[in-house]
Parts: sequence; C-alpha cells; structure tokens
Amino acid sequence: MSVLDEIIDGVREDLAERQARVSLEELKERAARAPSARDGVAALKGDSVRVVCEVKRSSPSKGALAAIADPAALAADYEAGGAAVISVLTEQRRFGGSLADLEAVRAKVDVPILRKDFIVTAYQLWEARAYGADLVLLIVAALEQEALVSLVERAESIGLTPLVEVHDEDEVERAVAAGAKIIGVNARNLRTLRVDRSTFDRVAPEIPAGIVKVAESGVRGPHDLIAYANEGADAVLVGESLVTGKDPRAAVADLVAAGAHPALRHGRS
Ligand SMILES: O=P(O)(O)OC[C@@H](O)[C@@H](O)c1c[nH]c2ccccc12
Repeated sequence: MSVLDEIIDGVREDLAERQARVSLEELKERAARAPSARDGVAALKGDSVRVVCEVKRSSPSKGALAAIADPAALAADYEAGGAAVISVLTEQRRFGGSLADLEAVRAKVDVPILRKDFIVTAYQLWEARAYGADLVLLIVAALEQEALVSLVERAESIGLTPLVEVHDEDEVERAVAAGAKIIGVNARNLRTLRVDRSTFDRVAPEIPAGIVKVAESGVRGPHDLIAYANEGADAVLVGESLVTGKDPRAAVADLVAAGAHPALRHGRS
C-alpha cells in the first residue's frame, strides 16, 4: 500500500468519527453563519508571484517540523509578511493539524485560507466552509475521476475555490477535465514522498493558459521561487522552510519581494 493510501485510510477513520459526532445538517448551519468565502482565484493571480504560506507541524517524510503552539500567531506573521493565502493542514495523524487550527487562523487573519487535507467526501467540504476556509485542496491522485468532478462542482457550489493538485501530465488532463481553475503541481510525489523540483517545469506546460498555476513543495527561499516563476508559476506554496526558520515574517517578506520583481512578469500567462 502506498503512503498516500495509508494516509487516506487514517483520514477515513477520523472522518467517520467526526461524522458520528456532527451531522451534516449541523455543519451546514454552521457554514451558513460563516463569513462568505473570499475569492481564491483573484488572490493567486496578478502581476507579482503570489506566496501561499502553510501552517504545518509535521510531515510523513520528515516527522516533527515545528511545535506551532499558536497557529493563529504564525498565520498573522505570514499575513504581515505579505502572504496571499494561508494554507492550514488539518490532517491529524501525519501532519499534526486539526479543524481547530483552521478556526483559530480564520479568527485572526483576513487573507483567504486553504484547507489542506485529503478530501474524499462532500462532508469535508462543508467542514472546510463551516470552519472558515475559502479554498480546498483536491488531490487528483487520491480520487477517482467521478469523485473529483463531483467534489470540484460541489466545492464551487458552496463558495469554495478548489486547488486541484497534480503530479504528472495525466493528472493535469484529469484536473482540466474536472474544470479546475487553479492547478497545483506538487514536486513531492505523494506515493514515494520524494521531492523533485523539476516536476513543475515538466508538467506546467500541459496546463492550459488561463488556469492559475501553483508550484508546491521544496521552496527553500527566494531562489526557488524565482526558478518556479521563470517556469510559469503564478504562485508558490511554502511550508517546511517557513515553519523551521527563525523569522517566518521576514522569510515571507523576502519571498514576496522576490516575486514582485518586474523581470518575473514575463513568461507567466
Ligand atoms: O513543506 P514544503 O516542502 O514547503 O511543501 C508544502 C506543501 O507543498 C506540502 O505540504 C503539500 C503539498 N501537497 C500536499 C498534500 C497534502 C499534504 C501536504 C502537501
């Protein structure tokens, strides 16, 4: 069984527990009271390269990264540094996240928030909205095509912007067929957990113009952002290097400044 399959098995067990505790009706009522969703597409596309900053305590490949006692304070630092979107990992077993983290971050920042999890059912979309997310990650490798199509539609119908994650050319085709407006190319293969930064350059040319392109994983600093931008990235998604660094606010500001350099405006659609 691949790591991805193992993660999803755990996600389904935890999900079943929450579903037994909280009805879909309750979630929908809570979602109706949540502030309306911010525009995820607008946040990720513009003249400068946008920076998505992730709240991530641990990962299957590296184990514990950072304790992050106060995820909202970290998110506020990200926002002050110029983050366009904040990604909150809510998967518990491997990434140490929770919906409580999402709720805490929502209460603190104004920028759009991405719920980063392994979403396999519409119930999780309602959770995302109920706890204040504006975008949701949908991982092509984790979903049958029919499920992907219906989750993209359902997410949009409740105001969420899906960020559809791919690892190769075939998955781009599936993401496009599902109607993705934002495609994230993850340099970390979720089956092997290996990071290969050349993935973006190989896969991004298959993404049709007009779809927002996000380069995910392996960004260590401004030089990686610049490389991804030169390969056509509209945005980058950064976790580990921010949560393990000394000054996340300054690190984000450095990335944002690099992404605002006029020379990078060429080549992006
Ligand atoms: O920590 P990094 O290498 O900067 O990567 C962040 C992000 O891309 C990574 O956390 C991620 C990308 N896709 C995911 C899917 C599920 C969980 C996590 C992820």
